[in-house]
Amino acid sequence: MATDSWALAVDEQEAAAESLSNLHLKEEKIKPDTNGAVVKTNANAEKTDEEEKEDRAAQSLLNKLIRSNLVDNTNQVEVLQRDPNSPLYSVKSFEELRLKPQLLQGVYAMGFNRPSKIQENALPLMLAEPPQNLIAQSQSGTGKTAAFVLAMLSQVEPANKYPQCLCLSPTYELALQTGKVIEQMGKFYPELKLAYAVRGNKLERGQKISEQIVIGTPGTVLDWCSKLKFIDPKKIKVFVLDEADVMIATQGHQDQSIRIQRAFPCRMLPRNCQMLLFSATFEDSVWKFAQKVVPDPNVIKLKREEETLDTIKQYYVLCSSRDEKFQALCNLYGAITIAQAMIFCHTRKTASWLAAELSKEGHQVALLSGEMMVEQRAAVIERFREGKEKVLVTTNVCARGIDVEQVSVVINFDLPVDKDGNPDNETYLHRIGRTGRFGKRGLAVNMVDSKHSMNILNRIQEHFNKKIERLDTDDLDEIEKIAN
Ligand SMILES: Nc1ncnc2c1ncn2[C@@H]1O[C@H](COP(=O)(O)OP(=O)(O)OP(=O)(O)O)[C@@H](O)[C@H]1O
Repeated sequence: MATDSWALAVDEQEAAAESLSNLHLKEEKIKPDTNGAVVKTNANAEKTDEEEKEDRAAQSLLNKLIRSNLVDNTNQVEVLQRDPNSPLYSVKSFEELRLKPQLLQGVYAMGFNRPSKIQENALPLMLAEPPQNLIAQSQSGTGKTAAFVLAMLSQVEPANKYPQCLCLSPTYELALQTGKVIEQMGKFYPELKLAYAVRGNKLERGQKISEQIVIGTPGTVLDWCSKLKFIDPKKIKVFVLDEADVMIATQGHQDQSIRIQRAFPCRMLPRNCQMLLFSATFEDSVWKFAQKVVPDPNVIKLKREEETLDTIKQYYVLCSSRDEKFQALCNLYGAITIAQAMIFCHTRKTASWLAAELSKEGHQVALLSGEMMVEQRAAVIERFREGKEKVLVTTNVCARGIDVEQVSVVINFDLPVDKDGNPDNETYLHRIGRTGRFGKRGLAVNMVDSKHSMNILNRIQEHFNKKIERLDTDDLDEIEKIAN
């Protein structure tokens, strides 16, 4: 694959920088000190995790930056074929797909030996003749990007110098990540080029582009297809809408994506253009959107492995103030740092305070919170994964999707509550589900500092119907017991 088209124009880089700084959220960035501990806070630290939860594009980018291999899963797959009589089957090897030799070479060069679960089921459908439309849902890190990139590269004809595949991404940075996968997988196609339809990438009006694959954000893609006419939609063979859940959480993109798809029905997009939509989650809004965008779809859903509390021993510690909680944590510290621990706080402010206090006590801790730049967060997670810090203080930003296998202790410095102050059972499960994975034993300690939080704890206990035992952190024998 030619590399010149990958170089970004200067104004495009500026747009990226601008866009990135939006992702970074705050003007004042916090920096880990040499120990990875972070001590600085800013006015925005008051904000709760609600905002962090909403920042799905940042979370998705973070997942991509920290994930170097496939998420291991033994999940159930549900495949709904448009035509149940068609002989579409699942494959166990890439050879069975009869890929073009350069593409198979590309797949192996990436180190892929066999298809992932979603790829096993989606690839035969996507590579069928005639091309099939597909809506696919599978958790982050299960190989969706690689799957649709393979589908685009199978259909593209590099000798034809015009756009044939169009891929929509929610943000510039996510488009860039997908671009990297296309670059790697397509590296044995010397003629293949990729164009980024992103804000700031200005072309001459009326110019037609020669790159065979266009990847971009909805607004710019829409302009390139309709107003500016850089792309001739009649020639598009594959249309991919990636990260549909992030797309619709990002204001405006839902409409634009539908408009792009609807712009084609002015019969600009050929009837046989293959439509592919991918999402990590499938709440109602995503499903409705998917059905609007993809006509006559085949549907593949991969159910996430249920997290259970069966292998996790749960305790609570009774305190009367935040300082007492801190003292209790210090008493426990030796016991919890036998392995690795994650400590969850409700706000960024508390997380920063706690990390600073623990550092003052001489403990080496890392802090991860939503106000850090995505790249900084990825670096902190990487260090923690490598065991450079044994304790990670965080907010809900880290509660989902991040697998740190060696974590065996989770401390809820603050119990998880929703915006109305009610117990957030789902977050509790996600937080303490970080430990006790793959049948290993885990330990969760909940800090209670008021009648209200005791009430929350009782409701969580009732919800999961699992006993949470009291732990006296002044009693050394008890601490020794849990450590063992
Ligand atoms: N068949 C495979 N064998 C080995 N590794 C794979 C395979 N398919 C994908 N991977 C790797 O697994 C990681 C996750 O894959 P990918 O990015 O395609 O997942 P995803 O489902 O698109 O994730 P997200 O929802 O975050 O976009 C990547 O590092 C990718 O290179």
